[in-house]
Amino acid sequence: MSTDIDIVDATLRHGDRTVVDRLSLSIPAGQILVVTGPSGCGKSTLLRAIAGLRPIDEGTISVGGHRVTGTSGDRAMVFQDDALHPWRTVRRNIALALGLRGVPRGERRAETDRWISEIGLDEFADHLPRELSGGMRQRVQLARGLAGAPRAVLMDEPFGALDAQTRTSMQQLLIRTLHAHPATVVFVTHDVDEAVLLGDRIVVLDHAGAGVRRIVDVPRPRVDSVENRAARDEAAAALVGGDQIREKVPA
Ligand SMILES: Nc1ncnc2c1ncn2[C@@H]1O[C@H](COP(=O)(O)OP(=O)(O)OP(=O)(O)O)[C@@H](O)[C@H]1O
Repeated sequence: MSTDIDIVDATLRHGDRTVVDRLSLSIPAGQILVVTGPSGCGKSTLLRAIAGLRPIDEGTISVGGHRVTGTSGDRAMVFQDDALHPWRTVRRNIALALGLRGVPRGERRAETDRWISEIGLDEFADHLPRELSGGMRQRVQLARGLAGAPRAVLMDEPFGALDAQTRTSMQQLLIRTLHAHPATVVFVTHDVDEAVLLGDRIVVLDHAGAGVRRIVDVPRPRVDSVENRAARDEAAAALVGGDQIREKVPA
């Protein structure tokens, strides 16, 4: 089950530097919201605030009507860097998420195996993370994040380190997996094509402290339609425009 996320006048600072300034956004349950923008604009900071991994200096962030004050099992975070337990096998990494969710021990094995099949790693179930490729490890991370049945999944450039082909197959896997296990998603990426492929809505942030540059709604279904191409061009123009503006601003 997914949940709505409400960001109201949220201000996030690092020391006395304001990175996100009175941001308001409503993310309806089940939406995939992509956040993009120039490097250092505050995408990760915002994601970490939604996850409850850092404080919200002013304003509020609520998930399912409950104010975020810390981390919670209803919000999973998936990072670009490998956050798997290196000493646990694929099976035990995923089983841990199920255990934390309270799935009884007797049911855990079968459910873990279902997830392993879903991500296509049956033959690697008893391997350690270091014995897998980067793409395989990311598949395990995705399964581990979603196996906890979170109502929201917060993804920080999860496919950023993968080669183009692996990245495409991970994007398709994410779409399929979310279809079977719906969740509200906030997905950070620098890649405009990825943003348009995955996002129902794309928020383009301006440089740090400058707010939202543009919001682009992406028409569905997820096919390469004229409308989707127009949305991609609009998002790309907003991004490229931002860099040009930044270059003109004296340091
Ligand atoms: N722990 C920290 N302490 C101090 N400043 C920080 C810290 N983390 C981030 N910042 C600063 O806050 C700003 C936003 O950082 P953040 O990582 O949120 O940006 P980002 O948009 O995710 O960047 P990128 O696309 O490069 O990953 C940056 O200027 C960064 O230097």
